[in-house]
Amino acid sequence: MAAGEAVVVGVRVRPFNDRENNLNAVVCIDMEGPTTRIRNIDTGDEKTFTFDESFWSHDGFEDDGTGYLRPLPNSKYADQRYVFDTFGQRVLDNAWNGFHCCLFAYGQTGAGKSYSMVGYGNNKGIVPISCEEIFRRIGQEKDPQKRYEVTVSMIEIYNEAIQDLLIDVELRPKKGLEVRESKALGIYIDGVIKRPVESYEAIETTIEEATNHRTVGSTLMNATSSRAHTVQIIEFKAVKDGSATVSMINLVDLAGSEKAGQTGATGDRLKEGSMINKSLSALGNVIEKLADRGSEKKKNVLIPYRDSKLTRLLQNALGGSSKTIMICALSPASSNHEETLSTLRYADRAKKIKNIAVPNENPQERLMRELREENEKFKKIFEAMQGGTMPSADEIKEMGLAQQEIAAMEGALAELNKSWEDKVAESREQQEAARMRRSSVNGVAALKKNLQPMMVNLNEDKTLVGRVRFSFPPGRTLIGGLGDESDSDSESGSESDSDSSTGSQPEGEKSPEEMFEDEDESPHIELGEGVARRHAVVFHDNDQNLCTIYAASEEGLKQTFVNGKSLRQLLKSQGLEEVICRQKDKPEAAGIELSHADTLVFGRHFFVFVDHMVCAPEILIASGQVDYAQAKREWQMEQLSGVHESLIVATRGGVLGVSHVMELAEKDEIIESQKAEIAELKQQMVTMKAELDRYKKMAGGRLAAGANMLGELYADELLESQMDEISKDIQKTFKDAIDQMNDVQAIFSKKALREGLSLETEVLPEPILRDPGTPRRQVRISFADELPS
Ligand SMILES: Nc1ncnc2c1ncn2[C@@H]1O[C@H](COP(=O)(O)OP(=O)(O)OP(=O)(O)O)[C@@H](O)[C@H]1O
Repeated sequence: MAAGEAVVVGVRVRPFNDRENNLNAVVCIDMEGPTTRIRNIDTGDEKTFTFDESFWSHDGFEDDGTGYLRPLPNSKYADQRYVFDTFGQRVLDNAWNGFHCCLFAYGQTGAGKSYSMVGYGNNKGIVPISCEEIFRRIGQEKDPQKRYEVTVSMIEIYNEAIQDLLIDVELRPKKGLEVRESKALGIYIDGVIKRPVESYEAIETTIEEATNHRTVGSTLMNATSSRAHTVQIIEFKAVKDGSATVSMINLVDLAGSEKAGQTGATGDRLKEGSMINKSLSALGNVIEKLADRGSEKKKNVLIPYRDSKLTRLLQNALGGSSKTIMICALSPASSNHEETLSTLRYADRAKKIKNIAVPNENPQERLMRELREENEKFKKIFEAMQGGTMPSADEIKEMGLAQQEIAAMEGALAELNKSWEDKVAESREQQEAARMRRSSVNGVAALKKNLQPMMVNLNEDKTLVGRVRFSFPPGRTLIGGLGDESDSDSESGSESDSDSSTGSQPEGEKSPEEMFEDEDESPHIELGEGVARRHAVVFHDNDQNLCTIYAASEEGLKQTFVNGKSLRQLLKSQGLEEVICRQKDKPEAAGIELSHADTLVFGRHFFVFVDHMVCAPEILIASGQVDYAQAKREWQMEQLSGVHESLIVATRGGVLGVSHVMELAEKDEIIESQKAEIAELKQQMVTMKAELDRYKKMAGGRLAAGANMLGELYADELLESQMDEISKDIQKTFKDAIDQMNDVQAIFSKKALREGLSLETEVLPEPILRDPGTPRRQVRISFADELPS
């Protein structure tokens, strides 16, 4: 039996980004030859890993005048060309030798996966350089008898659905494509388009088309690169004297890993993967098990490929006959130490995987042979039946499977038997038909849509601004997302708890929420994650040419923002009652009128409202009147002032509830911009814990049993003064308090909070601060267990 060949693993560290530069970030990665070292600047701990390649792309480079980043003399900077020459060429060599190959990029969001795979501007990544190189090599073929046929497929896995990016969004099967397995064909995507390409330009156009489909897909609209996995499949066939070898090159740009909750972890931690990052968690699990199998510890361990579409698709690349390369993108900043260490561990496990790669034989011959074998089986069973022997249950099952297998093989054979010219002509026809359909069907619809008010998306990437448009036809448009009913139930649940004193709802009678649900209305605009199933409603009064926005749930009241202010705040400031819009026809709830160029945020999805009577979206975007950064800043400021307000309310009442603190902890956006300080604060907390452990020892029996009290963070004494005297100093105090909250969140993370951290505040009976009459706020932090690592 052939010896296994290990997955080739390389890691690459990027330069600091602007934010890290502004925060004077500290490098925690060092590379020397194939060795990568990571240092925890808080504890001084160092860990060393060895990979096939360690690409240092952090510093030692300059712009060559065209935007291309090249190494300075004598620097170890690995530029795009170097990375391609090291890994990309290897992939192509393997494909030329008839092997299936896979190259995938893994890493935390923003760590540089897309930079390595696709690249930016003149710094082209492995994918485009490989495409160029394929046709360069074909052009250099000396053997006149040898022909090459190249097809390209582009898919995206988002929310556990495989979408063909070469099919128009409107024409895609709703649930996406299926991954199937056949003995003869191996793992394949049923019905995926294989576009024949005859030049680099043709591949480039195809990729562009796929990218456009990706960004305008309504359900995918908010699938930023970090949320979806993109796979480009290049089928490469070399034909000579009627015989052929086929190699599949899979180039995979995985979703960002940090949201997967430590995907490098195993067991219970892996279960935390949400719907969106489920596949990343599954990938971690598969790698873990394959690594175990590779090290012979658990040779017969079952590999859970079927846990996700991604692992099913990569089954051959990970545990089969493919030559596989993995490139892990690393952030250099110490503030990302934890995620980077997790990526390194992931990479370390991946390199233990061993595949047995065998060159692919002529697919036609193999298919014919397999077909003959299947037919033989059938024949035997028939002969037995003619002789009076009834087939067993197993044989009947086998016959069913064989029938399926034969059908798949016949389809594949028919495809293989088509001449290349026929395939090219067929593909052209399909593209032309799609183009016609688009222009005829969508043309009228698009025209109609453009004659209505709409909202268009805002995005950090300027080229994506305005790519997604949702128009508001006359009447009611319900905006919703992936959030389930619990998004709105959680609030109503707590309301009905507090209502219980006034008499709970009689059984059989429906709450207003339930009545609304009974309408069983799916959102007209689906936005995805972070948006309640029923979030907001826009009512377009055609006669008045007026659009008004209403909250469609409690969540919608809090998480729908117009020009940075939540609907709740806006209603309050206009003296309107907070009412949720439940009626299907004419809303009776209080709403906010929309004006041209208003920014709208649903959860974290940013849009700008366009009044078609004022101007077209293109003109508004080009005018520079709205920009994402500005909208995001406004929204962030509002989030911050929301925190201030919570603290004011909390401090007035003397009590800061757990739900408040949990809510604060959810404010990832704010936390994101404070990661550097958090690292420092984390260190302080460790010191505090040591202090308090000492204190606990001293206090001994005086502490209540089991109360593992960690600390008491006293609000500044200025917090005790009257709130109407809010001065600069108090603002500072609030900022400190916010920092503390963020600190708490960052250190213990959502996971730690769920695992046992509870936060509570209480009013001390014995005031210690200057004014003995004023109660003080005390925050007590207790742990079920230890400090999470
Ligand atoms: N080797 C590098 N040299 C220079 N800049 C880099 C390098 N790697 C990444 N960058 C820059 O870092 C930023 C983030 O990189 P990139 O978009 O590739 O991250 P990502 O891991 O693909 O993120 P996501 O998961 O969100 O898709 C980009 O602005 C990119 O230009």
